[in-house]
Amino acid sequence: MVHKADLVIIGVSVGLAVGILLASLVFFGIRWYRRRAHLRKCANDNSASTLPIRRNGVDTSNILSESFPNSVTVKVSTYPAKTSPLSKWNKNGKEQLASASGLPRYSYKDIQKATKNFTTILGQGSFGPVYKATMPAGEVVAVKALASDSKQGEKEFQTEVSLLGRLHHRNLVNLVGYCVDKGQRMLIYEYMSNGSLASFLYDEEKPALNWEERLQIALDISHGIEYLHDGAVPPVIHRDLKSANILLDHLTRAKVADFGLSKEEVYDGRNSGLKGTYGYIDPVYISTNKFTMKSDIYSFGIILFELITAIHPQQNLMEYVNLAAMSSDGIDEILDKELVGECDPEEVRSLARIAHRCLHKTPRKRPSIGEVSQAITKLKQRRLVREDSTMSFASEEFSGVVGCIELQQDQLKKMTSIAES
Ligand SMILES: Nc1ncnc2c1ncn2[C@@H]1O[C@H](COP(=O)(O)OP(=O)(O)OP(=O)(O)O)[C@@H](O)[C@H]1O
Repeated sequence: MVHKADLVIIGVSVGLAVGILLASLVFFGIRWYRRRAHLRKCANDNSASTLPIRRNGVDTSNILSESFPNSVTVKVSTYPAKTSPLSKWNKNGKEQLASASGLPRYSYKDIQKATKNFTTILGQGSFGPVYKATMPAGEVVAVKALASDSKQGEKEFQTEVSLLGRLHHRNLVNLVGYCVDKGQRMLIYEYMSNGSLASFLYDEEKPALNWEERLQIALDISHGIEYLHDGAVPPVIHRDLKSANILLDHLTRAKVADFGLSKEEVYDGRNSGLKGTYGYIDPVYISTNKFTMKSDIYSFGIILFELITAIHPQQNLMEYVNLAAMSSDGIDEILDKELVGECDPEEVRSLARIAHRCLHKTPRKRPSIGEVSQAITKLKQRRLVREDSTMSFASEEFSGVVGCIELQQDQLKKMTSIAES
């Protein structure tokens, strides 16, 4: 005979279980819904591919037609031409310096103040030191002070600034101002609070990037390069793509830095006279001295392998990659240890296949950056679809369990009423 008290306890427990299950169902339902929304957004991203609308005509708001007749016609879709927040500074009383590029030009004194007399150093590159600067309106920027022994004259510098000032994309570290004053030349960029991709991959004190973040970073970089190669008119070849030139914002979204800068002489570690960085340089460029878009694709392939393995190209990355290529699952052996067991090996192999194509020894057999972007997007979408179906399966299972519990509750109610009568 079932006691009334026991029935109450059973009823309460079952009620609690149902409550927990319903809460879980709501939680998973929300996650599932968000995934679907994200998937849809991804598909839209892909179709837009963040490429700007190309215009062959002259955008009068943006183009310096006297100095560059028919030359630069970069049009922006994701970064519509708008007043730079920095230009407010100029308007608000500071000396308004005429700028041929349309970018705000600052005096040496302005920058000196914003960098606390050049004490806020972020790092040192081959061009010179980079400082963090806080502008009066509160905007934080990065100031790249170009070495003063550069052979580049002021006019050439202005030309470079004019060209760079027209390249705007959400996956490029955009130029927001400059300074030519007192023999100094400085470029002012948007500030990237998470520093370089290289620091995330190689500095012990930085947290490891997970697989999802790495895939997103690969896609962001490809979109940045796609803008330079296919969106900018005339196209821009980066010439120095490397993980140190990929900067991450506060959400670890990636932007390509240092594009369009004419480096006068770069010491690449072994081949002086070549432009670029040892480990990332296309071997075909070394033998022919001809730098093409496909040389950028080669460097991008190296970055993809850095994302997979966290092995630096100057630490024999390619030797490991070539060894791994000898077996179909060889890449698993050189996967970054932070990712082992944390990602789908099939996805890693797919990304490695894309990277291998970028490194093809015949440049014309390497994919275009558009093809690379598409391949990475597909890889990301397949992953979302898989997760999506796992979620649907989980929610179906939950519905089944809830159904069973409801049935049991009904039976319990019946038993209780029998016991009471
Ligand atoms: N916009 C920025 N926001 C934040 N940090 C930056 C920015 N630009 C550069 N840095 C940091 O400043 C340092 C030097 O950068 P820079 O681009 O001058 O050199 P590099 O890319 O490391 O080397 P190289 O000049 O040889 O290509 C790097 O540590 C980089 O992370």
